[in-house]
Amino acid sequence: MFLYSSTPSLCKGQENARFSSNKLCVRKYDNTLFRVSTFYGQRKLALKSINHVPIQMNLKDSADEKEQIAAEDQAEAKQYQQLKESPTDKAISPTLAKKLERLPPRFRKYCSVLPEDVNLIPLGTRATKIVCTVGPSTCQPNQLLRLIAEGADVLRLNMSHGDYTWHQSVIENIREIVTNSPFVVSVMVDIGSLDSVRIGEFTVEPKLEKNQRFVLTIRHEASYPPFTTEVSYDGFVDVVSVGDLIQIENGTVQLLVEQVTSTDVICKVIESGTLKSRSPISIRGKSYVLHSPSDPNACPPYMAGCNPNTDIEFAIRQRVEYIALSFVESAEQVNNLKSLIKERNANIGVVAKIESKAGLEHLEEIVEAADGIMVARGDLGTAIPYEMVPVWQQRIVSLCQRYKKPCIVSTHFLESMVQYPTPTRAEVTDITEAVKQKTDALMLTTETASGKYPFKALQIMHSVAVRMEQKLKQDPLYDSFLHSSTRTTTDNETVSVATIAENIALSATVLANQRNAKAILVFTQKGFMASLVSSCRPKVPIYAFTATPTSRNRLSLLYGVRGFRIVFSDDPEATVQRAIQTLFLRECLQSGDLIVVVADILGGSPIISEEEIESVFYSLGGSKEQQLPVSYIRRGLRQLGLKSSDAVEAEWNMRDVDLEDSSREKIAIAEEENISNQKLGKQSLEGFTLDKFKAIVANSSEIIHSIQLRIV
Ligand SMILES: Nc1ncnc2c1ncn2[C@@H]1O[C@H](COP(=O)(O)OP(=O)(O)O)[C@@H](O)[C@H]1O
Ligand SMILES: C=C(OP(=O)(O)O)C(=O)O
Repeated sequence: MFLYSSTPSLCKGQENARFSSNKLCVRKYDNTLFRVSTFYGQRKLALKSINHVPIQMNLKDSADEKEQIAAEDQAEAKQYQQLKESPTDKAISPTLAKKLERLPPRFRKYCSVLPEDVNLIPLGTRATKIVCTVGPSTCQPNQLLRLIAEGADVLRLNMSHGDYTWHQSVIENIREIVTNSPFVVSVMVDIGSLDSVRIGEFTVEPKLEKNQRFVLTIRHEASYPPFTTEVSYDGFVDVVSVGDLIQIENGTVQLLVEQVTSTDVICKVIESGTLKSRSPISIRGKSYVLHSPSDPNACPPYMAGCNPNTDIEFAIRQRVEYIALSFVESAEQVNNLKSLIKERNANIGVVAKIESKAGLEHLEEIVEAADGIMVARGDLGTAIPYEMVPVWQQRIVSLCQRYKKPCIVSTHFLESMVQYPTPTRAEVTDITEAVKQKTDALMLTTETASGKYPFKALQIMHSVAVRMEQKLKQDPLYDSFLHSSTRTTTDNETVSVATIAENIALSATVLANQRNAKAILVFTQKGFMASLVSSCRPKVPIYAFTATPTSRNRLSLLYGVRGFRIVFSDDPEATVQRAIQTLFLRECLQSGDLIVVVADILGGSPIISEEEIESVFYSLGGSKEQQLPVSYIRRGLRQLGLKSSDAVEAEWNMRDVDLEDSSREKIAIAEEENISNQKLGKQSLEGFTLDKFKAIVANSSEIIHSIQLRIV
């Protein structure tokens, strides 16, 4: 057992994992508390504790919530009428009260804890999204609320820091904020790779001067002499050789290896700087091979280095919107994680972090496989020469746009603001460059995780991005790229569906831009159509209406999209009217505004021949003997351009069956929790015969894609 003192700035309740191979460590908190944590790599204790972590229930998608939402909407409309008479809660300052007036009345009380100088961002102000990393500077509920209110679109949690208890409590707080406030945010859990070796913990962060000695050791002790730190990988001394260049703090601090003993690596400082606890450490031109494939604990098939029973399972159980995977080197790693997510009946996007040479070599296949990409410039800058980082940033952003996948550019945007309240002019320019490239999102790391000015950094990133976007939109050639042809895929089914959808997205964008519309409204079940419109980078905000919180939250990462949850009514016009009403309430629209609406309308009953129906049924693998599962029946309906009516779905138990569907996800969570799923709706375990398929087709309606130009 070892005793360590904790960093005072860490949040209460945060138990930090720390290096000490196979050893149990005790950490001291606030001079009184002792907490147990364990070695990063092994995570054995953490593995045990995860079993005790209550599963985060995401029951907000439940079918019977329809009624609740309808009631909430009614209450909101009523409160809106009363707005002028009693604008705000009397207890709060007039300045804050004035700001809160912009929010729907039912959320004002909850938001009254915000500080008076809060910078509430009107909806639709900024298209480029901002990802903020949460850490000691921003993890308290009020800090999280402020971050979200001031425009953070995605909150990232880095599993390389903190433990499950801390991460879980942050996620629960974020969920509570989203439920009780009008703000929408996605949670992204960043899975550190064990390929990322880290230095130890410091009570006082050491400042290294040029030419001084610094020792890296694999001895794991209670304390170390000055200018010595442990490394998290015991094989470090075998990988490193005299003459190697070691990079810490994303390469800002550089050490030249002068001597290697059986436990220590003695170095000379080449580039000076201050070291932070648990910073990643790399050796230029070398990579660590951390595990032998025969070690069953170490090397799961879907990613090198991460224990499937810990970080990934934790993220999946928390039903976060995105998992970011570090050091992705192939599409296979992404696909394997996606399969695992699917196996767990979850609906989580996989963001592949590009931060290694191998990642760049397999870039295109990774982009194609992933749901999003992160240009992790910190680690990338240690894997390739500095001057190549901007070149690759541009290439990766463009490639993502070609594949219509969201792209996050990350790290060092406002690094000086970790210490100082104003940015350097070069940093401001770096933000504008990424905005010009029309990347989906920019990411703050240390600035918001442990910096001194997290909210100011967010405000500056916001205002710089908004200013640049305004400038770009004045360019007459802004949307000239829209006239180039769209991408197709090799998968036949996708081609035909995607081509129509892509063309619709394109036309809606051209129409909105040319006619100076106020917004594009998209009705989308899983967010696909909204992502296509987003990829056209329209000049106006995209308001996407979707049925589930999961899809709504996920849209937060996409350029220009703001998601809303709505109950889809059987009458499409009623759904559109509800959406318009919501936008009036949120002051996104005013009477007389021109809008573009992208929606599917249901037409009449189709005239489809028996032969056509049979041919689709057989092409999906069905036969007289072979029945088909419901997901194939849905696919068949899509191929015929149809949507089954609600009555038919109920009659044949077609609801809650699609794995991707969030209501299915809800059943899976309920099952894990041993909650009876009767209330939630049963899935049909029976297969569908050709006769049943024919009956469903007969009771289905034709889907007509529509773009409407409307004055509200
Ligand atoms: N949960 C956390 N607890 C403590 N510190 C954190 C946490 N998350 C981030 N940080 C701090 O912010 C810095 C930048 O965050 P990030 O880029 O996510 O980490 P890293 O570069 O260490 O992988 C980290 O090096 C660490 O000092
Ligand atoms: C975002 C990055 O990754 P991490 O913070 O996990 O080191 C980066 O390297 O830029």
